[in-house]
Amino acid sequence: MLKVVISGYLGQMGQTISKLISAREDMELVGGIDKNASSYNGNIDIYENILDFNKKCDVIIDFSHPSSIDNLINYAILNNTPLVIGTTGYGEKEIDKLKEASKNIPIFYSANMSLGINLILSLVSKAASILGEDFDIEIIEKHHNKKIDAPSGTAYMIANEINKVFNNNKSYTFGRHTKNNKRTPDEIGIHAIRGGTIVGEHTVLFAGLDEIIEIKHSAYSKNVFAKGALTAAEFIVNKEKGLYNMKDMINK
Ligand SMILES: NC(=O)C1=CN([C@@H]2O[C@H](COP(=O)(O)OP(=O)(O)OC[C@H]3O[C@@H](n4cnc5c(N)ncnc54)[C@H](OP(=O)(O)O)[C@@H]3O)[C@@H](O)[C@H]2O)C=CC1
Ligand SMILES: O=C(O)C1=N[C@H](C(=O)O)C[C@H](O)C1
Repeated sequence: MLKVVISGYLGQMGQTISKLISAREDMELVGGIDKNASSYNGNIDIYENILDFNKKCDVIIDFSHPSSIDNLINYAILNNTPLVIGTTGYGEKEIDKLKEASKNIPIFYSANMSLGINLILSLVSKAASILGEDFDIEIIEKHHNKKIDAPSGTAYMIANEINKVFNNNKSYTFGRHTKNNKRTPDEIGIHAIRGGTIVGEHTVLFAGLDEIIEIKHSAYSKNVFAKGALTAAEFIVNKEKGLYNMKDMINK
């Protein structure tokens, strides 16, 4: 029985993951961590801070906010507990913290836990290498109106994957407001739209002379991310220290 703690338990992803765990016989939710723990009156042990959690757990799944990273890493290293992190909105500093911590513990990090987006990563990489410099690349992401970070972690992940094909020579242009000049070929445009309950859409546009290619992924339910997170939890518990992502899991 895999004993799981969910960080960000009271949030949308925390609740979705919790429901999937209750339906499984090989996993048990042994605790939740959330900033709003004091407002909770259900029957799960929940704490504001992971450092107050003092039972045994095999893995922590985090879908919360970048501000929780230090406590998570401190707890995980102290207790030798693997981490699955789906939180987005990290800057370079936080990514460096994950890399450093992964010298001590196994950490699985992906800004998108769906299988489909990970196929998209291969497809955009292939498209960029075939289409080359002659096509302008724009990424458009759409999410619900509760999302805090913009652009999405997935949009960055897609842009970074494309940029690798061009030896990281492309710069990122976020929206075009106030930019009263022509687009240059060395840009990847990234645009964020927020509204209603859109679960998550990512479109990559390759616009060339008289032809356009669009590669698009739409998530219709948060279950696709939650399922991926649970598969990642099963994957990471038996791993050596290190930083893992969806490619490692899919190609295992
Ligand atoms: N990798 C992936 O596949 C996916 C990633 N995500 C990412 O996961 C994260 C959570 O998404 P979602 O569930 O929609 O967001 P929610 O805001 O619904 O949930 C986050 C929860 O964490 C709480 N929280 C905030 N800061 C802390 C903290 N420092 N310690 C503990 N709890 C905290 C929030 O409280 P409060 O509301 O008061 O701030 C909230 O209850 C986001 O970064 C999102 O982009 C989402 C879906 C898929
Ligand atoms: O906040 C969300 O909801 C999502 N966030 C992730 C991101 O920022 O890429 C992944 C997914 O699209 C849903």
